[in-house]
Amino acid sequence: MRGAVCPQTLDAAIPLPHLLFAQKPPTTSPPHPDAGAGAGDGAGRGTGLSQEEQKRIAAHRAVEQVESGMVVGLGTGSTAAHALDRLGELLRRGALRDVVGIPTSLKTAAHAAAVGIPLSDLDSHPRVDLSIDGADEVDPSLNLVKGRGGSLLREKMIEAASDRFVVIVDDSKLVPRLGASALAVPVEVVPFCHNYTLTQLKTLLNQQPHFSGAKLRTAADGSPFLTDNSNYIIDLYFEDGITGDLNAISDGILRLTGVVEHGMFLGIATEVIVANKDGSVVVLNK
Ligand SMILES: O=C[C@H](O)[C@H](O)[C@H](O)COP(=O)(O)O
Repeated sequence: MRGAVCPQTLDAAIPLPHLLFAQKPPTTSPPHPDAGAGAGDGAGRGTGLSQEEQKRIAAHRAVEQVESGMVVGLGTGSTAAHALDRLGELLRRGALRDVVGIPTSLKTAAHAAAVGIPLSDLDSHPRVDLSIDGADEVDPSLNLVKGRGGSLLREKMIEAASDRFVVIVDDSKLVPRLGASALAVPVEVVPFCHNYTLTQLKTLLNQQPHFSGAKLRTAADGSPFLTDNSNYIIDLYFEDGITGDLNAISDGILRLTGVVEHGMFLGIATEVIVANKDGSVVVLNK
């Protein structure tokens, strides 16, 4: 379907181009009562909700899909944190029982334990019923960029092992192409000779028309940022997003020996829950 239209033309004309490409029709829910009546944009939509509130709304909607007895992949980041809080609350109230969480980071494991979610791992639970996680970018085909928090490897392992992967985002995460936010597309690399790997990545991606650079991620003190797996992150940047065959680009990156994994999640998400500023929710299905 995508080949028949010019995405750039559509982007200019349609505020949510994602609605054109999702394989099933999106479902929508009405604006949230707290969204601020009267603060609308002229199209009947309020503008009163903070981004944090949007994240909470998307997260709570996703947690509605959790059933007692499920094995649930627990995402990482500020949006997923709302899902952890909600899941913990439902377990404490007895509304859900016998849920096992598979955390995608050490931080998520600590948070989940603090709110009372029993934890396990993929070794003990290799099949996950449902994962819930945020994303940094979502493209019209429900491909994602993840890992700006550094958790991409464990996230991808767990989310790819899930029967369903529900992504929760506020509408600022929607992009016409991966990389189009001009923010980082992360790649996890082994520390050994990471400058060599960085050069290899640059050489590979110089073929990309919009590639604008690659940089080792650093912590606040200037030392290399360390993932939960004691690896480094190299952040890739694109001025206007990644063009061409994403799977071929993914394969090219993964063929570089020092690369462990990258933050493009291609074809893994089964559903994306988008919370808008007016509190309405759009559900995009694969
Ligand atoms: O490594 C971080 C994860 O991929 C997050 O899911 C992603 O960065 C989105 O995080 P947030 O919900 O805080 O925007």
